[in-house]
Amino acid sequence: MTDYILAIDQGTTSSRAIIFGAAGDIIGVAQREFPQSYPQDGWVEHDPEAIWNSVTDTLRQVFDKCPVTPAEIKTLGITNQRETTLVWNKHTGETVYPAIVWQDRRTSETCRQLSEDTALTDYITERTGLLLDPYFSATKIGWILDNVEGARELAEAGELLFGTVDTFLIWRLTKGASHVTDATNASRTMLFDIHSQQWDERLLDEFNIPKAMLPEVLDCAAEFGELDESLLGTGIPIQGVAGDQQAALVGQACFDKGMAKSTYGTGCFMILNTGDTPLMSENRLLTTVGYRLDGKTTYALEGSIFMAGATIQWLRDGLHLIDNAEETEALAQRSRRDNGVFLVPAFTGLGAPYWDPDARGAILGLTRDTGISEIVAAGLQSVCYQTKDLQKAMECDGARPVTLRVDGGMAKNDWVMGFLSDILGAEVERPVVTETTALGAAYLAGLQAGIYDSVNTLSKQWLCETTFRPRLTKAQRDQAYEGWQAAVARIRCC
Ligand SMILES: Nc1ncnc2c1ncn2[C@@H]1O[C@H](COP(=O)(O)OP(=O)(O)O)[C@@H](O)[C@H]1O
Ligand SMILES: O=P(O)(O)OC[C@H](O)CO
Repeated sequence: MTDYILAIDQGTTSSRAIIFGAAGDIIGVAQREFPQSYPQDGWVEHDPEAIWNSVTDTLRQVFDKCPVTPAEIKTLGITNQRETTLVWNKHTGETVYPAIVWQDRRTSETCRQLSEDTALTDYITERTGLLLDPYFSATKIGWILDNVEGARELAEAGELLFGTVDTFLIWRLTKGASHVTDATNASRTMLFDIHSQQWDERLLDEFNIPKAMLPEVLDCAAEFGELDESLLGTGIPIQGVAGDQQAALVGQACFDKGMAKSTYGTGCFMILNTGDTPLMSENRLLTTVGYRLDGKTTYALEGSIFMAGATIQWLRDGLHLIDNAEETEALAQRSRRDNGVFLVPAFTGLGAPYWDPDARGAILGLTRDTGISEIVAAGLQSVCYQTKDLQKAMECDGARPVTLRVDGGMAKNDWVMGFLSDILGAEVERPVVTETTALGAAYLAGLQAGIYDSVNTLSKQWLCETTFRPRLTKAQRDQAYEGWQAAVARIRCC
C-alpha cells in the first residue's frame, strides 16, 4: 500500500488540504479562502466557524479531486497561522469571541504600559525569546477575558479553553478528545519558557491567565489524537503539528545550522536554524522553537514582517490598481528603473526589526510621471527591502544565513525573487514544491508514522527549481537600500 499523507494548512487568508505521496509529491489540493474582518483601526478578526468550515470543506473536497480515498491516508499533519487566539467553552465547543488574528494590534496600549516595567520585558525576552508585543497570544487572551462578559469568571472556574488555531482544530477534529499543541505554536504565545519547554508560571500570573485554559505541549511529531470518523468516514491519526513558518522550515529541509527559509504569504517570515542552543538576538529578532523532535529542541532566529502578500491584496482590493496578484509581475517589468518610489506597508505598524506598532504606511517619492507600474513595483520591492532589514539584523547577531530558500504565494513571482536576490546580494533558491508549509506538516506526521526514518531522508527529497543570483553591483544595491531606510525613517514613531 502506498503511504499517503494528508496535510491541513490553515493560513491567514485561506485553508488548504493537500494529499502528498511519501516522496513529497502533491497528489491533490483543495483550497478555500475565507473572509477577513477589520472591525476597528488595527483590529483583525476571523470568524472561528468560517475557519472550521473552510477546513472541513477542503478536507472533503481534496478527495473529490484525486483517486485516493480517506482509508488510504496513513497519517495527518496540521500547520496553521500562528499566534491567532481562540477561546471556547469546553462543554459546548462554542467560541466566546471571534479569533483575534496575529496581525491585530488592539493590545498595543496594554503592551506599552507593561513595557514600562523593564524587569518584566527582560524576563519575557529571556524566557520566551520574544519581545513584548501585541502580535503574540498572551495579551490577546487577556483582552478576551477582560472584555467578553463573564469570560474571566468562566475561565477561572475551568470552563474555558485557549488555543492557537492548531489546538482549536485538533479539539474539534477529535470531537473534544484532545486539548494539545506543539512546541512551535506554544513558543509563540509569550507564555512558554523555550528553555525548560514548560508554560511559565510567572508569565501566566503577570498576564492573569488561568493555567487550566492552556493545552498540553507535545513534540512536533507525536500522537495528537485521532480524526473523528464522522468527518471522512474513517479515523486518521493526527501525528504532525507545527506553526506554519516552522513547518516551512521543515518542508524546506533546513535541518542544518545556518540554513534559512523565507515564506512570502500574507506576511513574510524569515527563519534561520541556529541549532540546539537558543541564540538571543540583540537586534530585535525573535528566538523561537524551530522544531522539537524526540524531546530535542532545535532553535531558530526569526524575523517577522506583517505585510508581504497583504500589500498586494491592498493594491488589488484597496486601490484597485490590479485585478489579480499575478499581473504584478508584468507591471513591475514595465516600471521605470530607479524611479525613487518607496512604499512602506506599515498598515498595522512595523514588525521586525523595528517593532513599531504605531507607525502607519506611506508611499514616498511620487513625481508627475509616477504611474501604476511604479507603485506596484514599489509594493513588491517593499517585501524585498524588509527581508534585507532582517538579513542585516541576523548578520549583526552573528548569524549569516548560508542558504536562503523561498516559498509562499509571492515566491512564484520571478520579478520579486530576482529583485530579492539583487537587494540581498545573495543567492535565493526556490524549490520544486512551493507548498512547503503543508509539506512540512506532512513530513512531521510521516516521521511519527514511520514513513521516514529520519530528517536526513527528508533532506534528500528537497529539489531546487530555480536559483536566483544577484545582478546589481554593491554600489547600486547600497543606493537602493539607503532609499528604503530613509523612507522607513520618515514614518517611524519609535
Ligand atoms: N504572482 C504573485 N505575485 C505577487 N504576490 C502574489 C502572487 N501570487 C500570490 N501572491 C500573494 O501571496 C499571498 C498568498 O500567498 P499564500 O502563501 O497563499 O498566503 P497565506 O498562506 O498567508 O494565506 C497573497 O497575499 C497574494 O497577494
Ligand atoms: O498565514 P501566513 O502564512 O501569512 O502566516 C502567518 C504567521 O504564522 C503569523 O505568525
